[in-house]
Amino acid sequence: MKSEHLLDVRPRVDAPFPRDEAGHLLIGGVSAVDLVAQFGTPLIAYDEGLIRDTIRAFHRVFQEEGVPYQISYASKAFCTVAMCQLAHEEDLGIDVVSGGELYTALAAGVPASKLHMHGNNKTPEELQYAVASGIGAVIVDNFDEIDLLADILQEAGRTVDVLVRVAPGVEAHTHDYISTGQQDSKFGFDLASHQVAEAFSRLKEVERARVIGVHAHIGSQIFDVEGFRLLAHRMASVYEDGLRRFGLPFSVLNLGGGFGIPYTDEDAPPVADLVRGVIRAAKAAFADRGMDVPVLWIEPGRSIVGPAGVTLYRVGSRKVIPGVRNYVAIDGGMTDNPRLALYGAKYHACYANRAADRPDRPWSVAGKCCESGDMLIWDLPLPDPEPGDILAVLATGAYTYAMASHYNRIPKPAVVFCRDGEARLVARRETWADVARLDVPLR
Ligand SMILES: Cc1ncc(COP(=O)(O)O)c(C=O)c1O
Ligand SMILES: N[C@@H](CCCC[NH3+])C(=O)O
Repeated sequence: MKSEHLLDVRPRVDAPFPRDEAGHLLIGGVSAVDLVAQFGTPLIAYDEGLIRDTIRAFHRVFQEEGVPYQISYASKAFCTVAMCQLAHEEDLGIDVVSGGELYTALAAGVPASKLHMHGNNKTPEELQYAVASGIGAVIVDNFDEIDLLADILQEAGRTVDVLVRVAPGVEAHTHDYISTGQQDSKFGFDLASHQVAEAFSRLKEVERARVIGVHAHIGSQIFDVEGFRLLAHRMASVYEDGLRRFGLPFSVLNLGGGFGIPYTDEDAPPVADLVRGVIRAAKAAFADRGMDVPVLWIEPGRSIVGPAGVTLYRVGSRKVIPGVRNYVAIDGGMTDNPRLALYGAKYHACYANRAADRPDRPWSVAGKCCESGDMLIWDLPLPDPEPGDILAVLATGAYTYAMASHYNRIPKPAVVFCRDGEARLVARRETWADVARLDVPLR
């Protein structure tokens, strides 16, 4: 069966969902009802073809724009061995921010040289692990890290490529918690107070650190190219300073990730257009200085996996409060998707076992945790539910499984990749025993 991408229908709440003759939602050409019969609920199902197509579109844009580049997948968005393998197969580097993400990418067989590591408080163990594995680059975030890295490199007798993370003072129009480029941020060297220049001069003294360039990331879920334009101009100036005034062996400018995706009815440009806008902004910023654009790195996460993921839940109970609200409860919630609780995120949904049905009235989708804030959706027009219906929450591929918790000792869902009518399990469902496996009994 040919797969029809969910991306094309999601932004329009009234658009038809891809479905088979029985009216069952299709994900990568696989019936969601069959998926649930085989793998249970909750289940995160990815349209693998859509992930690959998105990555290929990004490569195409860079090639069309004719700039040297590297795209890395920000694995924080969804980090499993299979996803790292897919990213590697599609010629992406991988951005990791912890020992656990580094371990996963290496376990996936991705060469360490294709990885780079972020983090505002990398532990000595994480930095040692990164250096010992031969990581492609460390993005140095603060002065304490410079000292720590210098010691670790000395002790290991190794050399590493380094990018300097800059806090550029660029405000992104997004939720406060996912905005990172503003001056008042825990990430990076503050540009306004000359910390970046100080970092350049200190790093120059670290013999085993080869400072190949600079990095900045203004935030996540951004639609507007304007912030990137300002960023590109600031960073071109920082780059020129490092190269010319400090004589650092620069060749890389990393402008981060953050490209926004539609969750419901946002007016989102196609993400490849946003990437093109960023590339053009970088070209213009360097042209203004009479310089060629360096090797341009980006590190998107959400835009690669977000639209391709669908979470399938089983409806259990309902509560109708006359004149107040209608609740439908599913067998997951904030433990597999904390994004409404954290950021007020909005989602679109349908019943996968009857994807053609028209909405009857607004329903609010509640999780099963012992917490009133455990909600996935408020007041979405949906068909009246029945226990046993399969609720499909769309665009849940990024920062869901990755942020899942064991609150109320709820196990994490299983994950499947679906492509051309075939489904592959890529993460097993946790069991109750898995959840208790690290406990040490008193006797
Ligand atoms: C440094 C850095 N790079 C890349 C990303 C990926 O962002 P996104 O998933 O929005 O593309 C993030 C997350 O915001 C980040 O903090
Ligand atoms: N976790 C956030 C994105 C954080 C991006 C990482 N810097 C979200 O779900 O939107």
